[in-house]
Amino acid sequence: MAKAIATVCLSGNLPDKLEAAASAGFDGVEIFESDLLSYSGSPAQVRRMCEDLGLAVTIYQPFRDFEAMPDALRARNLDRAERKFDVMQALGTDLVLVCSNVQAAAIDDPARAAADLREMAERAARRGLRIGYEALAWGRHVNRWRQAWDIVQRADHTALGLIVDSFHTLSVRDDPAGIAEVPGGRIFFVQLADAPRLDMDVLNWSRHYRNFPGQGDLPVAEFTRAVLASGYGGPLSLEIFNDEFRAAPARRTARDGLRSLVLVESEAGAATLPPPPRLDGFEFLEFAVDHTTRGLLADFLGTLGFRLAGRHRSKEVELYRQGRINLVLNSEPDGAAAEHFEMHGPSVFAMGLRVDDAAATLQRARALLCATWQERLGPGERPIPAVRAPNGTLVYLVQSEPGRRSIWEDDFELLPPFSALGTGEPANSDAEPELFAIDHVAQALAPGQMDGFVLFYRAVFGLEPEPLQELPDPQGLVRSRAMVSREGSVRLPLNVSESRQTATGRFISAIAGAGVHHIAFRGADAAHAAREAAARGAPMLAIPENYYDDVAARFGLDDATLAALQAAGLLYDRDASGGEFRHAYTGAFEERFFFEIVERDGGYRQFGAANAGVRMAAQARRQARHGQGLGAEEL
Ligand SMILES: O=C(O)c1ccc(O)c(O)c1
Ligand SMILES: [Mg+2]
Repeated sequence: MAKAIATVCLSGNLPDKLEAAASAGFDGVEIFESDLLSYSGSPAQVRRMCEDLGLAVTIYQPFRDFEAMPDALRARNLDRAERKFDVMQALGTDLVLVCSNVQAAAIDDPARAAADLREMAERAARRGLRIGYEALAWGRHVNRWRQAWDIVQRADHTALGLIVDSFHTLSVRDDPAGIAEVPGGRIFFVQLADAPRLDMDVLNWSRHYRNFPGQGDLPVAEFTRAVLASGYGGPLSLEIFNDEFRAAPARRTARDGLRSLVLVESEAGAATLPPPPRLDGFEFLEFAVDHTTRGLLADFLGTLGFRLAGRHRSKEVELYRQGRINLVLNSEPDGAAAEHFEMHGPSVFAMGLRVDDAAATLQRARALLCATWQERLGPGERPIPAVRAPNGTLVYLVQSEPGRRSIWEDDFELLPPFSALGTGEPANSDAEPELFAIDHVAQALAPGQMDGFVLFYRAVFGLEPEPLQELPDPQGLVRSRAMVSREGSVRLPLNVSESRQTATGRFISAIAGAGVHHIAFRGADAAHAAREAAARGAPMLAIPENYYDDVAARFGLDDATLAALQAAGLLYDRDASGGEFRHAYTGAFEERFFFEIVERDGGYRQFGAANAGVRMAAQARRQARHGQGLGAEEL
């Protein structure tokens, strides 16, 4: 189906918006009146610009407060309409959106509204133009799509049709199913918007918090399915009022917008995409380092029980391993890692996910407008395709093939005892590794990036967002939302903070952008793993006495349990069904990312959000001491 976007979704002046829409690949735009009024070029120039960019002007909007006004205002409103018809003709569009009247003076009379709209449609028809009528959720008397449809039917004019907007229907929990019964030709235009569920008045919710389909909590795919069942064959158009979108780079927003439409179209059954992959956890994380930081990071990982397991056959790349955890340290002087290191310093630049079908996932990613990547190969090396995440880091698609050698055997010279293991199965010198899997990988994002990352992981990998958490850092609030795969093997918390002084904000400054902020490793016995790590010199975060008083009171822990937690420096959480979480954090590597040791018992699925405040305060204390040139010992 044709895809359009309203200029109000995008930042910049009108030419910026149009160029962004065209560069993303939209077929058309909704010209918002305020964008035209504040632009210095004529409507005819806007029309030429759109023609040059290959964009159709699908609609001009909005025309407000027209129908069912007292007699004195009726003639003036019809005059006003004629003036806008002139603008439409100069713009080269035949359709205008009339949104339902919000004025206190509006008369509660559908017959009157129908008569007025009929007169407007009659005048439009004389010029070959059409009117679409949309119910705003906060319209004075008309605020449901069914009321608008009733009025359109009463007016009974071929130049008057219905416009539906998913936000106005879904925000007020109105049922979209009936839209399927409207003859498709009578629906003149369809606008799509999602939004997070917020407990606030619908007008402010609509004007500030809408987002693209797939970024919020509304059933936009179900709405779209009903619309398509009507036989509607016009464009699907995005209409997002969002404070962050107004400030974000227009091209990025436009690309996300088109990605959301491709996704919702497939979810509604109107187009087919290869399915999202079945995921089986993280196969590896790869760090971009230079020689110096490679040594420092290797030492840090050593304190957590990782050991050098192999060296790449043709590149300056080392593999560190424990259990099923593979950590790759890449100091190859050219290639994607070096490029990343130049820009960001030592940081995670790629993650490998185990997928059931790498080729299908790659195809899905491309259909969803994602850039893909293939690293240069040495002789005999295995090609592993990758998708670029919104911050430019790579997500490698690792397809395990039973009976085939692992990627590690193909590309690495493995060292004993790891070389003895054929298939990349749990491999350590100990039978029982302290840490056996990557539990979750948390990323810090700059303000305004959350929605784009949520959409990327949801669309390409089928991850689902968990509810938003608000975490108190001593220097500001951190908002956190975890993207989790259905079977729970891939967990990606995403953190955003407006403040530059929070742990999240400091990270963004340190690496000049969004990236992996912390990596959690799972073990069967977190207390043992944390104690061993500390004994090997890992810089574990100190937890205040007050925390243990509180946790004992909150969960009614017995003395022995409490003492065991405290001795290992563990934090503790328990969910409603008795699932337990024990975890401990290291200080940051080079003031950047840090590690976490976690133990999950009894089906615990979250991340210990209740303890985030204590963790961030401990990090802030450590940071302050470092700022004063004091070492960890003085903490
Ligand atoms: O917020 C508004 O006024 C407004 C205007 C036009 C629309 O199509 C809409 O959905 C909302
Ligand atoms: Mg609308």
